[in-house]
Amino acid sequence: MTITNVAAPLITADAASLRHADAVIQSINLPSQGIAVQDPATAETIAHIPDAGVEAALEAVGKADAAGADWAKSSLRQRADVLHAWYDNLVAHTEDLAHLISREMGKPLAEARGEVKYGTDFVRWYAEEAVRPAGNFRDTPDGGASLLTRRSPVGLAVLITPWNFPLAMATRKIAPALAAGCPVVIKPATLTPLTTYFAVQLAIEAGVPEELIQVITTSNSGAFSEAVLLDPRVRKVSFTGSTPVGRRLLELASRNVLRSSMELGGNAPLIVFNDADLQRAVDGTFAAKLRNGGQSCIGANRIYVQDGIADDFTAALAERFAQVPVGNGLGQGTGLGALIDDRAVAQMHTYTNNAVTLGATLLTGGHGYDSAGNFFAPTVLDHVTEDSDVAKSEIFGPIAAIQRFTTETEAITRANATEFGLAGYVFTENLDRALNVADSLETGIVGINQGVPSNAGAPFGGIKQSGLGREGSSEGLEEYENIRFYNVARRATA
Ligand SMILES: NC(=O)C1=CN([C@@H]2O[C@H](COP(=O)(O)OP(=O)(O)OC[C@H]3O[C@@H](n4cnc5c(N)ncnc54)[C@H](OP(=O)(O)O)[C@@H]3O)[C@@H](O)[C@H]2O)C=CC1
Ligand SMILES: O=C(O)CCCC(=O)O
Repeated sequence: MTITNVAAPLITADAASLRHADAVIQSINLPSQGIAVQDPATAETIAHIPDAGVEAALEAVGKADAAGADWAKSSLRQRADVLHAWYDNLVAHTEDLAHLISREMGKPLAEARGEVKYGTDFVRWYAEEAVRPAGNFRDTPDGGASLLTRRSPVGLAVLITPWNFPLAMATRKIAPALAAGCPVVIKPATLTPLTTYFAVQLAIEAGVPEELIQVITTSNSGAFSEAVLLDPRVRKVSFTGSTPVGRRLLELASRNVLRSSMELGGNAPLIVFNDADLQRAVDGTFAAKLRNGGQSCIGANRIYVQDGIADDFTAALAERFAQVPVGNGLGQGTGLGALIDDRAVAQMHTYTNNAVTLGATLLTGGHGYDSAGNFFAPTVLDHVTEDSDVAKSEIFGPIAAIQRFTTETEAITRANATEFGLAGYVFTENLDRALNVADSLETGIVGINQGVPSNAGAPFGGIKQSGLGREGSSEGLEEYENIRFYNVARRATA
């Protein structure tokens, strides 16, 4: 099979939506020169952002550190009130945020609205959680003393976020950091920095102390992390992105013994059993694969389908994929937007060619488009072989790679044959099977009969080489807290 592009029409951007997105960009305080930010659907430069050197990054650390002293002493109610005000301001700007996300990242407007809902939920969750600090009071087992455990802010947090969920990845880190009493330096991905700038602008408008959240963008991320993570004022690093970069950041963090949270790569198995509800399985797989154009670390990567349901399932999934309208995220009715860059499109071609060469059947898609933007068709491959690259690598794009299996034990063994352990999915109407398989999957997250398990109230995170720590829920707050105890000597007074 050779690399092909087709001349099929793509949905174009709606003019009013484009104007809306560009008006939001105009409202952000940005320089006229610096790193160019491109719209992945058109390759057009839509803004410039500062290219901060090491000196500017360390200056930002200094400013956040100074602002953090008062913030650490603020009452829990003050923090909660400020976070509630930020939440309200974000919600009031839902349409602005959604248009901006779609313009800089490529996802369809409807999905961008979903991200705004998801991303703002983290701010609301931590506004509510801020006033309920964990801690307890108990006696030592041998008597004679009492133990009082308390939480304190871990200190200045460096947050490094990816391009795939420009709002949600930022709020999932900033909100718990602020709730715990920590100042923040955030470095968004150079590919999608505008949403972070805008969301932080909305935070300041809502009353977050001006210097508490510092945004740094740079063309030299390596120099940034080498300088900032070794600075003694920094006490925490939280990263979402690729496993190789995560490993590098952990090396740097070890020198300063930083508290570290890492949300890294995935290779999610999705298992459909013969006793699954076919429609539920197709809907769930469609969502687990095509959410965010497949550009998610919890995206279904290896789809295992039991022999008895496989033909019906693959036919129904291929039909759904073939109907997805492709085009500009700001277009009317777009179901799949542009991928993040041209490297991602080239990678989808390579994966498809490799899988077909090794024996897979292409059921739909498998091609790009004659376009300046980064488009690749929704693709379904059946009978994928274990030695194919799509079975071994994180696809991060709109290719559903289906393999078949016969027994439950075989499915579990194959699902766990990876160094990654972020998410897994199981589709069956048998409750015992669902729970037994979920227990056997070596992942931090399991979707049971559903394809999008993420929620602000859930402790998102992986095991094995998918990362360390959790984001969301009360566990996500603990990532920004020190646990301390006081041992109080007791003696009888009567
Ligand atoms: N777990 C997840 O959610 C994600 C996983 N990925 C996986 O990673 C692959 C590559 O995507 P990519 O965007 O390159 O992911 P990266 O891991 O390279 O980038 C993620 C973030 O880390 C920053 N970064 C990169 N290198 C360093 C460094 N040495 N020090 C500090 N920060 C750094 C990036 O900044 P900048 O881009 O400005 O250099 C970005 O902000 C994807 O195809 C996918 O497989 C990607 C994104 C998210
Ligand atoms: O790591 C990612 O790909 C982003 C998180 C996805 C999610 O929160 O559902």
